[in-house]
Amino acid sequence: MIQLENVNKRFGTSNTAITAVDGVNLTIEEGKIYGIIGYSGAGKSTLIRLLNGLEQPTDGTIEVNGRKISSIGGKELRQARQKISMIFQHFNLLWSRTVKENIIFPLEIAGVKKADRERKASELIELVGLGGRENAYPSQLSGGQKQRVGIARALANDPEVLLCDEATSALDPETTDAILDLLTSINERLGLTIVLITHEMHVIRKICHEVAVMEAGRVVETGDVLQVFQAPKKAITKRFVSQVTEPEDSKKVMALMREDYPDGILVKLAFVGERTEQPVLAQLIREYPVDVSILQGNIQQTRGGAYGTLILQLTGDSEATANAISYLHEQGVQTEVFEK
Ligand SMILES: Nc1ncnc2c1ncn2[C@@H]1O[C@H](COP(=O)(O)OP(=O)(O)OP(=O)(O)O)[C@@H](O)[C@H]1O
Repeated sequence: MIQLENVNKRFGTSNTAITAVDGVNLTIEEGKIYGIIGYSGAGKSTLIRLLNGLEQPTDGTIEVNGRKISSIGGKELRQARQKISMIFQHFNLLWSRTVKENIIFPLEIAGVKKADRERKASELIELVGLGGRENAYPSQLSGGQKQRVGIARALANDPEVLLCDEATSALDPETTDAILDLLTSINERLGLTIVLITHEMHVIRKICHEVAVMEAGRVVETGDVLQVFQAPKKAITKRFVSQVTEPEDSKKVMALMREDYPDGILVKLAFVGERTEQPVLAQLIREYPVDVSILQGNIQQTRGGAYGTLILQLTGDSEATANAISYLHEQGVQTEVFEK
């Protein structure tokens, strides 16, 4: 478990001081993928550097798996840091070393025997999907492959915690998704805790269990990713959620749709969590003598299930459509009806 209590980090002195991290309290359970999102300057990088002891807090305590990172130093801190690895936006690879030599590097530093280093590096190369590229140099690799080397290198000393500093920000969307899938499978297979910082809600939505939102050094909102998507509280969180949902003014949209689809009734369904839209819709179409057209849909998958909205046009006689709507209510689907 990672625990931060009343953590402050100030840079500079007296009147020119900048408070990069301001009164942060956070608990991150073991085995979770925990995302910290914020705009540039919010304090994310400083916070993540506090977690591996690269920075010391001005006040407060930081504990990582029972070790007080905020108050140890020297050899003790070096040992603790071997269990807290990090990957970076620009990969930070050694350019004059091959893929395999990059991965072996932290094992050499840790004093691991040659045969064990070789074996471990081969395992990691397979794990991150770089089989056949072990003798390539970083300059011969794509961005996604470079990050795979970064991940393999970070896993070399069997860390308990993996910190990801904007690890996909330099990658195109497809490569981003492949790296996020790799991080998810590593989290599941090795059970290690992953803490990532990002400014992209897509990253949070795709792989995180929980999220903390940072603004001006403070953590302003935390929670289960699905809950935060469902009911963001702070204005900044709403802005982040809208990065992936782009909610439109519902009344306006429905009025425009009414003009295009004057028949029947229009229904807006909101899905949250485990119940996915397919079984509910399939049942609706099977059981009720109404015609169902999907006019607009925006369903997103989070780790906790599907959420989003669907706008349907139901046409049929009035009793059948009323029964269909009652069925949707019974299924616990939030339903908004727009009659003529
Ligand atoms: N070593 C430092 N000395 C002085 N000020 C610093 C230092 N490191 C960070 N800051 C300041 O602290 C604030 C938070 O910076 P930080 O880099 O942690 O934010 P961030 O959310 O990671 O933003 P970005 O994504 O742009 O790096 C900023 O105002 C920054 O200028």
